[in-house]
Amino acid sequence: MSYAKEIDTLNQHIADLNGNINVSFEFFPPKTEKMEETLWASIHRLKVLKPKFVSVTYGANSGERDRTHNVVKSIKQETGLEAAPHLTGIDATPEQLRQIAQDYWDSGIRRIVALRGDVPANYQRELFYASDLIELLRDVAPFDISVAAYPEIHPEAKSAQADLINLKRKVDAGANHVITQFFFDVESYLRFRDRCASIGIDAEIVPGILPVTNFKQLQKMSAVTNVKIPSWMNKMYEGLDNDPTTRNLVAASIATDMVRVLSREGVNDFHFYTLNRSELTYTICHILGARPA
Ligand SMILES: NC(=O)C1=CN([C@@H]2O[C@H](COP(=O)(O)OP(=O)(O)OC[C@H]3O[C@@H](n4cnc5c(N)ncnc54)[C@H](O)[C@@H]3O)[C@@H](O)[C@H]2O)C=CC1
Ligand SMILES: Nc1nc(=O)c2c([nH]1)NC[C@@H]1CN(c3ccc(C(=O)N[C@@H](CCC(=O)O)C(=O)O)cc3)CN21
Repeated sequence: MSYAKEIDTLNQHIADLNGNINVSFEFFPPKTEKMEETLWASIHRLKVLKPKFVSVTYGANSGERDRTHNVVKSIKQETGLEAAPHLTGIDATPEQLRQIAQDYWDSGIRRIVALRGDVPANYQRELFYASDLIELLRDVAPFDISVAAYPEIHPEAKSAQADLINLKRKVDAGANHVITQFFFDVESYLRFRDRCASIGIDAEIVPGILPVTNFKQLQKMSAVTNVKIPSWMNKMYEGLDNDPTTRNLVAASIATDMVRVLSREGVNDFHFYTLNRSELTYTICHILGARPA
């Protein structure tokens, strides 16, 4: 097929889907008043796209956990959207985690993104893995549980196979929704999805899409997360360090190409790492056919 014909086919495929996709959006608790405004403007802008749920991240300390809870509560109250807190096994005892989970359940929260969490430097405690957390949550209440997966392998995993088995363990422990680490090499996602299917992971492997507006920060992130930045991407962001407008348009272009191909490969669910902004995510969802209800 010619490239021109391929592009036409990709776009027609999306048109034929008629907006029949599921999206979810990830936010983080704001640290300043200005960031708080940005967050809420984004939530209100994106809510009309009827996400299946939104999630709110959390860092490894109890102050942050309260912030996560407050944002989740406010989103539920102000928008009626399902809001899922991230919960990690870092810096809390199993007893504390049980209490937190019970409090979440009692306040009407039905979905949790269960993670081990990033391990802080000089962390002394024994690690409480995501699979341990899932077992604990299952014991508290019948939550819907989302977990993380790594198409390009988690940096601390002993091997690709060990990492895959860990994901299987998480699903077997009761996770029913899988979100991937962000990636830019679509082939690596597709291979990973095949490998998940081949070991009997039957949950949807939802791609995590990161529209890259801050390329410098991404370079740092990708070094610690083991995510490959294709060399063409370095070229794309060349000369844009002081040009946020063009960076935004480039970010939309890259992410749009990705979701077009993913859609053609049968992906109907997309999770967006919004970084509390709405513009890019809204545009990409629009191109995927999502429309205000
Ligand atoms: N916000 C999000 O959706 C995402 C967050 N992350 C972050 O990545 C970090 C890792 O969290 P998870 O993926 O939930 O961790 P996890 O517990 O599933 O795995 C963490 C690492 O430990 C290994 N591992 C798991 N169980 C083990 C065991 N029993 N013995 C030895 N090794 C074991 C895994 O292969 C992996 O390398 C978290 O900080 C999370 O916040 C990563 C991707 C997406
Ligand atoms: N290991 C790991 N830890 C995480 O917390 C994490 C993941 N992976 N993967 C999935 C999401 C993606 N996360 C991200 C991704 C990018 C930025 C980032 O570029 N932050 C910029 C701000 C950019 C902006 O505001 O536009 C920064 O300067 O921190 C932050 C968190 C958080 N999540």
